[in-house]
Amino acid sequence: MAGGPGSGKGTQCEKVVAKYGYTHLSSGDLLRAEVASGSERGKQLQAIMQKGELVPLDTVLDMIKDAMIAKADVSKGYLIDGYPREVKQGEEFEKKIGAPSLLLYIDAKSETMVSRLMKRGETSGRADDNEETIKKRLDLYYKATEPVIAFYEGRGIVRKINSELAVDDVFAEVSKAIDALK
Ligand SMILES: Nc1ncnc2c1ncn2[C@H]1C[C@H](O)[C@@H](COP(=O)(O)OP(=O)(O)O)O1
Ligand SMILES: [Mg+2]
Repeated sequence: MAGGPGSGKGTQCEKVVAKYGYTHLSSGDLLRAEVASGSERGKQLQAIMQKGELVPLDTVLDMIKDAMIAKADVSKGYLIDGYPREVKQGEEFEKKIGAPSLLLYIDAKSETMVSRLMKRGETSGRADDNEETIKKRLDLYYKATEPVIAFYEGRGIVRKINSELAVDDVFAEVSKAIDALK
């Protein structure tokens, strides 16, 4: 699942997991868990994330791979949230793990994303939900992540979802795209 910060990926992923039972992997959550552990690697990651930058490619990919392997026995499939963030990450993912079967592109306007993130920031406790970092994350999204969508469009696996709608209406579109896989 791809989309800008605050587009609603986390919200939709939670609903997909509840309905389809896929294993949910959020690169952001994995990284934040590492930060919370207080490890040396976590401290370095926190500094990068606080600036709104992307953490090194191999770090994220290794964390995703480890998490996938840990669930390999019981998983009905994997739902990856917020990765790849740049085309190179997508290429590395295919080399080390495999090709995805569907890219759900959760699309919202930048004003919508900013206002959702500002609101989320009131309660999320996330160091990157502040006005300055939000701006940087959006810039980076348009520069680095949007090309990822074009990359997968070339493979015919992108389904664009209008995330300006209410959560349940967005989810109806998401469900349709997943059901079409079967
Ligand atoms: N369709 C929708 N309508 C209104 N608010 C939404 C929404 N989808 C998500 N939100 C809210 C929930 C969060 O407070 C905020 C960001 O959503 P999120 O799921 O955390 O986004 P992401 O994981 O893409 O950064 O917006
Ligand atoms: Mg999220």
